[in-house]
Amino acid sequence: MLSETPILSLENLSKTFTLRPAFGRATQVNALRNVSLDLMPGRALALVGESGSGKSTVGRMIVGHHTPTSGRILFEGQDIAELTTRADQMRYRQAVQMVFQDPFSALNPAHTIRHHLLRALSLHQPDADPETALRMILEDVELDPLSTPAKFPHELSGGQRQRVNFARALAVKARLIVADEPTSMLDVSIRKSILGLMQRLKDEHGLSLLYITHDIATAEYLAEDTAVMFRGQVVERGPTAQVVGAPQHGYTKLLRAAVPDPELRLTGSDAGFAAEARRVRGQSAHDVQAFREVSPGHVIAEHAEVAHA
Ligand SMILES: Nc1ncnc2c1ncn2[C@@H]1O[C@H](COP(=O)(O)OP(=O)(O)OP(=O)(O)O)[C@@H](O)[C@H]1O
Repeated sequence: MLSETPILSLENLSKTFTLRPAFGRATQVNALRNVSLDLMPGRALALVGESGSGKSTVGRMIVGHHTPTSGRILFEGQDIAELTTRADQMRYRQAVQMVFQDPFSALNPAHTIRHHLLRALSLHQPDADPETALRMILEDVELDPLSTPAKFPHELSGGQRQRVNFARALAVKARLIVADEPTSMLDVSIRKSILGLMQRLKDEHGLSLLYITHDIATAEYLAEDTAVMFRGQVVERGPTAQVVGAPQHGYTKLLRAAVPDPELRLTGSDAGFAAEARRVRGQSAHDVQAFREVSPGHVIAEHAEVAHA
């Protein structure tokens, strides 16, 4: 098992954005700093962090929306920057699908669900009987196969739309789904059912999942492994039971206490704790110099003394 090739490896991935305001000087944002992660086939990796930590930049780079400033992305051991033929690039784009926070964003409001899914099926499963495949896929994502196909995206609830997005990933026979905050725009009452759906897709279809979230508690529902990011760096990673259940890095402990930002949440008698939270955040922003293994497969970052964010 341990010798298995990861379906996805990120190797020292960095991304610097240059912001060029209409007036004034260009500034640079180090959105990612030397991020290295492995995702094993058929497993889920939760990528957790507060807003601005760089999670979405990781997801968008994997699906090719951004190119790395440095570092490599390997899919089944192959550097995706070296996929030069159009056929190889198409295969990668089909195998790796992204599900976004806004379930509307990837659906065309002018087309029915049947249109969306049949189009994906005809391109990627040309030998399948389209009506049978459509029905099976809708059942797989727990949507009514009789009433759903004729509907337009606006006639579905947010949760149902998100299910259509997962159905589309199944239709193109995706092997890895990058789900970027897939439940955060949905009603609290249905968030758990979408996590349950992802769990089933992983277990029954052998899909691999990169689950991007700001909510560390939800990692436990779904992900065997968890990586915590802060200011563009991974600060802790390992089995979810350890990272979430017994965090060892100061920043992960803050996240577990649901107080990643002391400025926003702590006042009055909590002021002592707020000061400690500020200290941990300041220290955690420094460059990661090394990772220390605290239990098998569970590592935490050791930071430089001087900030260089
Ligand atoms: N296209 C871009 N141009 C310039 N800066 C960007 C761009 N995309 C992201 N950034 C910056 O990179 C940093 C990381 O952003 P990113 O969206 O990856 O974080 P995040 O953890 O996903 O946060 P959120 O949950 O708010 O999306 C932020 O400082 C952000 O402002």
